[in-house]
Parts: sequence; C-alpha cells; structure tokens
Amino acid sequence: MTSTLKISSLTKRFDGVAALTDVSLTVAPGQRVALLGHNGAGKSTMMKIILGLIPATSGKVEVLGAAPGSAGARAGVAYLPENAAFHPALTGEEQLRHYLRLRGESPSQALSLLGRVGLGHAARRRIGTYSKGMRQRVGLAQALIGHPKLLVLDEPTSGLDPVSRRDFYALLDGLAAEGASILLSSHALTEVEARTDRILILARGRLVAEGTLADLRRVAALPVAMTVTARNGYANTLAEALPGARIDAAGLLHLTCAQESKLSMLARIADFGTKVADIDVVPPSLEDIYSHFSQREGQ
Ligand SMILES: Nc1ncnc2c1ncn2[C@@H]1O[C@H](COP(=O)(O)OP(=O)(O)OP(=O)(O)O)[C@@H](O)[C@H]1O
Repeated sequence: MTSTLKISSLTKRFDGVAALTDVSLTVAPGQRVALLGHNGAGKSTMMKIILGLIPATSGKVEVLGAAPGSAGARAGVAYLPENAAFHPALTGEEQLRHYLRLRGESPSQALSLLGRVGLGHAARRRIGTYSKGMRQRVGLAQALIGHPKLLVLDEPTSGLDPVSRRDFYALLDGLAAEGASILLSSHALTEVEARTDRILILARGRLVAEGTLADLRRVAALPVAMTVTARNGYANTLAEALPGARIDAAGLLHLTCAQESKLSMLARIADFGTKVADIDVVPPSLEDIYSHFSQREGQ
C-alpha cells in the first residue's frame, strides 16, 4: 500500500537549535496516528514541514508522493490548528461558504459539510454564539473541504469537555474508515490511547518510540501491577507470602511484577484458592509508557 506520508531522516535546525533530528516514519491510508511529546519536542515543527510552511534542514518528506507545499500535496492535505479562529459575526454556513469559494469549490456544499460534523442545526447561528467544541467542528468542516487524504490536527481536542472530545474522535473514526489518514498531536494521553492506531513519541526532536500501544508496552517492558482482594482475615497471610505486596487502607493488596513473570505470579496467587476473592491485573498505561520513553531522553 502506498504511504500517505513518508518521512526519512528528517532534521530541522533553527539557528543552532535542533528541533528535529533524524526522524523517519510512514503513515498509511486510513491510519490514525498520535504524535506525543513534551512542550518543545518538535511536534509543531514536524507539522509545519509536512504542510510545506517551513523547509527541512535535511532529509526527505513525501506527502501523497509529492513534495510538501507542492500543488499535489496541498490538494490532499488539510490542517486544523489548536485554536481555530473564525469571524464571530458570520454564521457557520457563511464562514464555510467563504472557505469553499476561496478553495474554488461550490459554496452549496456548506450545509452538507456542517451536517457531517454535527453542526447542521447551528448552521444559521453566528459563530460568536458557538461553544469551543462547536468552533473546533467548524474547523474540521473547513478541513474536510476537497476530501483531504491527510488531516494534520494540532491538539484538536484541547479545551474540549469529555463529551465533545468523544464526539470529535467519533468524527475522526468515520473519516479514517473512509480512508483518510490522521496525524494529530495531543497532550491528552488517555483519549489518544483509546482512539488512535499508532503512537509516535518525540523527545527533544528525536522519535524515541513508535508503534501500537501493544508494541510500546512490549518495548518499554514496564512492570505489571496487580490488585488482590483477600477473603476476610487472609490479607496478612497473602501479604507475607507475596514478595513486595503492600496492603492499603481498604485492605486490598498491591504488588507489581515483571511482564515475563505475570503468569507465574498469577499461578502463585491462585494457589491460595479460596483465600483469594479477586485479582485485577493492570497493564502499564500510556502515561506510564510515555514517561518511560520521555524520561529516558532526560525529560
Ligand atoms: N521559528 C523558530 N525559531 C527558533 N526556534 C524555534 C522556532 N520554532 C520552534 N523552535 C524551537 O524548536 C523546538 C521545537 O518546537 P516545536 O514548536 O516544534 O515544539 P512542540 O512539540 O510543538 O511544542 P508545544 O507542545 O509546546 O507546541 C523548540 O526548542 C522551539 O523553541
């Protein structure tokens, strides 16, 4: 399958500051990819290069097989900035008609685009009365003009409430299912964990981890946490027999073990038979994995 985005050995320096160093990655059609990284890690710089707004210092970037910023690339790429701003006095429909005209498309598509992002009901209201989530949807509707094959979204859900975030990701899921690739940056790890196919972690301009959450979990090899509920009166017996186990105020036992000893630890706990009421196994979260890779790079 041809990649929507292909980046090879990308390096970008600003007056001696290395914003990106030797970054290589590909994004396939229909993939939802999260770009994570601390402030100043290089996420916006990478997006600007993909959009053709600034040149790379070295390396190669291909967007839909074309150079960033070329007519071929621009025709298939859409960008949504973190805080999309619109004219507050215009209605959603008027704003969209304006963008459609600028892009040489028929303004008559405005209502169907707004309907697609769930704003059909508010199309004739002034944007000044919209909530932040609604304004982000106007931004997404604008980004959808011309059926882009790659959507570049800079922290698209920052400042949105949980329901608006969930709705926004549902929209992205639909677009990805139709074959659009999505590259989004975010600091909200929990939502990214559930709603993207691949995760890229940048630290100080280097791509320090890349893959599915399962891939990253395997590479990070972080300990697995277990919570054991003992039957009445047996918490201390279990805690004495299980290395490193600690009892919390509610009487639950907490312990951790290496990934590879998970099954033997479970078998050991199961040997206690009816003294054990329940076991929860908690794999490392994306937050744990993210700190692991970022800290390795001194963050
Ligand atoms: N125009 C510029 N001139 C000089 N340095 C820059 C410029 N743009 C970015 N940088 C530097 O490049 C590095 C990467 O910045 P970038 O904005 O790409 O980070 P980011 O990951 O998007 O951060 P944030 O999460 O805060 O938006 C930082 O050290 C930043 O100061």
